[in-house]
Amino acid sequence: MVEEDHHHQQHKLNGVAEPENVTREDDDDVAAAQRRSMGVAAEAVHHHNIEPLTILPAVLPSSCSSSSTFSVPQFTPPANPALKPTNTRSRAKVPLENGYSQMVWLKLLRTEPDLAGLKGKSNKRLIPIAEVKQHCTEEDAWTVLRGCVYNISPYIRFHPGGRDMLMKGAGKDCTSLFMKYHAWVNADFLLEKCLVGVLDVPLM
Ligand code: HEM
Repeated sequence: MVEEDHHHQQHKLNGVAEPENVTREDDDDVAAAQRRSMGVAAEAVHHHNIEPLTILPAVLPSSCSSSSTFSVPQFTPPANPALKPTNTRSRAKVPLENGYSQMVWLKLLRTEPDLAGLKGKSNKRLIPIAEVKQHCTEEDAWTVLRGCVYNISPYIRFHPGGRDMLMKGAGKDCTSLFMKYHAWVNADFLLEKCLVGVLDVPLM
């Protein structure tokens, strides 16, 4: 009987109308579990002085039952094949050699003091594109990305798109290629320690 009162109290707290004439016998499993959880909740309110509102979200309203249906909006693919989404990954990533994972690269960023090969020079130096062009071999590869000049040689074996792809940007400005393949990649962070300078753009 006391338990019944607790149920009643809890229903009131939830703002849910108490179901009439419900007996334990004709309850289905969900309703029974619900009643048990409400009993626990109501007990907690009474015996442990718990704020009723803190437990309300965990209690199902009595209108919930196993037969409740939720309508999930269905995605209808575009009928016109020319309108196919273009952001699906069509190229497989190139397998990297052992020991050249992104994790290892992240560790190198923290531990290698001179990935850029600056040998004490400033990385704020203005660098003309003519100088960038001279650095186009795997052992000595520079690229320009959004106005920053990076030494990408140390990153070549770590590049998930493979060395050949990265080398397409060597000795030149790779911004448009970079944006074409993966505009979302955070190169500022990944190549932070490879910065050799800033592209000198002559004023017209
Ligand atoms: C210059 C600095 C670059 C950095 C820091 C860089 C970094 C990355 C990273 C982190 C990924 C993995 C992307 C992912 O998992 O979603 C990737 C993949 C790839 N990159 Fe680069 N990348 C650079 C330049 C380039 C260039 C110049 C090209 C093309 C000429 C290129 C072509 C690709 C391709 C084809 C993939 C694999 C496929 C894909 O993820 O869509 N990347 N690159």
